[in-house]
Amino acid sequence: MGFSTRIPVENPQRRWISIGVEVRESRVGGMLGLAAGIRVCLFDLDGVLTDTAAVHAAAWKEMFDEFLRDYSAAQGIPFRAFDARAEYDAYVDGKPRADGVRDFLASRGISLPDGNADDPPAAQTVNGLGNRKNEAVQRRIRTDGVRVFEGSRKYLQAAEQAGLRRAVVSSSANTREVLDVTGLAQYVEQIVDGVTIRTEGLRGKPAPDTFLAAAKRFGIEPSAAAVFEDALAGVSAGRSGHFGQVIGVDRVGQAGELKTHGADLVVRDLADLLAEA
Ligand SMILES: O=P(O)(O)OC[C@H]1O[C@@H](O)[C@H](O)[C@@H](O)[C@@H]1O
Repeated sequence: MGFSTRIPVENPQRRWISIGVEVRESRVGGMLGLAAGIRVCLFDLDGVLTDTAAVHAAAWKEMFDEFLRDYSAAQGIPFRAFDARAEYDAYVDGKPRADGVRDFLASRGISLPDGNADDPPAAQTVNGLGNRKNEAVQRRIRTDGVRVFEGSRKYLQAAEQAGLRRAVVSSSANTREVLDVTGLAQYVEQIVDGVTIRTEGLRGKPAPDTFLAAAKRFGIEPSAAAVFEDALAGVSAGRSGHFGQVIGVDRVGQAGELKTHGADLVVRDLADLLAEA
C-alpha cells in the first residue's frame, strides 16, 4: 500500500488516509475511521483500552525471573532473565494465562505438568506459576491503579453515540475488575474474557474463538465487525476469523509485526481514528 499521502482520483470510492504510523486505503462510507459496513467493535482490553499490557508484562517478568533463577540453579545452567519486551510479545501477550506460561517455557525447552486450576502459587506446575503471576498482577492493579487511554475512552463514547455495538474480548480473567475500577464498564455491552474461555471451553487467541463468540452474541457475521488489538496473537485471531477489519494498536513500536500478523491498519492510539472521521 505504501507510505503515500496522495489522493487517488481514478477511483472516487476510495481515499487514502494517514493514520499515525501507517497510510492505508479505506473505503468511503465507514464511520469513526472504520471501513464501510462495520456495525460492531470488538475491543481487546490490555494495551488497547487500558495501559495494563505493561502491568501484565512486569508481573510476568517478576514471576518468570524468580522461577528461572531457581530452575537454572537446580539444573546447574546459567540464569537468563525473561525479556519483558521480545519474549512477552512473542510468547505471552494476548494469550490466556496458562497458554502464556506453557508457550514461554516451551521456547526455553522447559516443560512442566499442568497441575490444577487451584494449585498454590508455589507449585512447580503451569497453573501454579500462572497463579503466582496472577497474585503479582492483582497486587500491582490494586496498589498502582489502572490508567485508561483517553483516546480509547473517547472512541468508546463516540462509538456508543454513533450506534455501533461494543464488546470487550480479552484473554484476561481480570477483565471485569479492570472495567469496573476504570469506569469503562458502562460503555461495554458484551464481555468475552478469560473466565468465558474457561466456562465455555473456548480456544484462546491466536485462535479466533473469543472474537467469533462475541460476534455471535450480536447475531452478526464476522465481516460486520472490527477487531481492535495490540497483541500479535490478537491480530492473528482477527485475521483468521475473517473479520471485516483488523485494527492494530501500536503502543510499543511493533507496527510492522502487527501488519505481518494480520492488521489491515495500524494506529498509535484510537484517537487517531477519530481525527480521520
Ligand atoms: O492473567 P490474566 O489476567 O487472566 O490475563 C491473561 C492475559 O490477558 C491478556 O489480555 C494480556 O495481554 C496478557 O498479558 C495476560 O497474560
